[in-house]
Amino acid sequence: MQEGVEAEKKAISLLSKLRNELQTDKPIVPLVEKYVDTDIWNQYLEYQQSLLSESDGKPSWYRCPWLYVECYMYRRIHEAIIQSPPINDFDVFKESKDQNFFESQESVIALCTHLQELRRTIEDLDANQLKTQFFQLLQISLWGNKCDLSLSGGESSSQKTNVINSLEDLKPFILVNDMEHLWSLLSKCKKTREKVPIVRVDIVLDNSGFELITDLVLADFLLSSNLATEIHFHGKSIPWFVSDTTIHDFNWLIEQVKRYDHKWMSKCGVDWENYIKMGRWVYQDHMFWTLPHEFAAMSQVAPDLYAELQKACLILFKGDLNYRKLTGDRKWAFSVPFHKALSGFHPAPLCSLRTLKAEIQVGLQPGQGEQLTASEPSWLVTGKYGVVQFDGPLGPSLELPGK
Ligand SMILES: O=P(O)(O)OC[C@@]1(O)O[C@H](CO)[C@@H](O)[C@@H]1O
Ligand SMILES: [Mn+2]
Repeated sequence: MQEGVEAEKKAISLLSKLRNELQTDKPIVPLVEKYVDTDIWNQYLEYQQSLLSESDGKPSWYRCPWLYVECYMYRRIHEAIIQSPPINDFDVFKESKDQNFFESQESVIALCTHLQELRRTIEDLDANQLKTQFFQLLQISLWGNKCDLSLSGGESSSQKTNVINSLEDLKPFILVNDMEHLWSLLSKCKKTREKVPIVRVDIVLDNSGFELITDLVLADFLLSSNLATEIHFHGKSIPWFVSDTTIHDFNWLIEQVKRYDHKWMSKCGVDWENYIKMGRWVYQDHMFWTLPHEFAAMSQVAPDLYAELQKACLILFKGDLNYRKLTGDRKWAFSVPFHKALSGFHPAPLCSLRTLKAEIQVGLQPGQGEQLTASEPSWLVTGKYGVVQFDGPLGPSLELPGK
């Protein structure tokens, strides 16, 4: 007991030191606690230093790129916790993540019921009907990304209405809509199943709670419709950007769904657990996802992860932070092609499902971004708009890469 109180005090004092460093623009300091990624973080700091000229002094909170310092802040929060045993396993964001799930209960029930009804008739659907259902679940997963907790400063950001009924109204807010490409790609993979029996879709997860439910529903549909045979989920290995999914969140959520006193919801939970047992759903984590590097650096920094992603037929990247890392968080012109902004990151055909919460967007029509800025200055950061943005070859009979 006493030991716990001391640990708490220590963590709190380390966290207030961190807050003070941030508020007063102190130099970024190396991580001290030995951990799997400590050396890589410290090398990255040296790299940031090398970008500055002699007269610039040391990299500090306000002078370093936002993507770097924001990631560094979450890594330092983690450092404060691992330096404070016995609470070194504590997830400071767990409570708010769980609350997000409980507050979204109604929508979760609606989604699980929708999925189970769909599954009952799925065999009888023709290709067009299947496509319509696929598009619906993609959009649900896209708008599920509105529910992150870092944007709301940890305040409640749950889903309270039945999102299925809102899809048509939300359509005008999808600025880039490449759903047809995803359908073409997966249909093509399905046709070549005799030669390549495994069709793997990887989902690079973002937030736990309601968003994760929308991702699992989509993943279930991909298996049930035979559009994929295997789904690999990629989560975070440490608490990250408040609401991001860790293995504990993933398992906890499936357990909650399974135990819930609702026929269709618990059926989902049971099915999902079985997918995991059968190896049709695989959860993976890798420290790269909680490093500050943009994804263009993945093949150098984490070649094993890059090789893993290359096994996918399609990779779905959920959320805003993943988009920032896909595009290097640079100030690209709005009309720069997505392919170009990826700066050589092409492990497999990929698609970003992201609501806009940071000042970056590429692949728009000429003038589209400027028009939005004129009519709605905050369009980039409120989460009101979204993209389903694809990059990758579609095969000889379809389109060429370069989108
Ligand atoms: O990746 P998510 O969950 O969609 O959004 C996270 C995020 O919007 O929160 C931060 C704002 O506090 C941004 O830096 C970051 O991109
Ligand atoms: Mn997030």
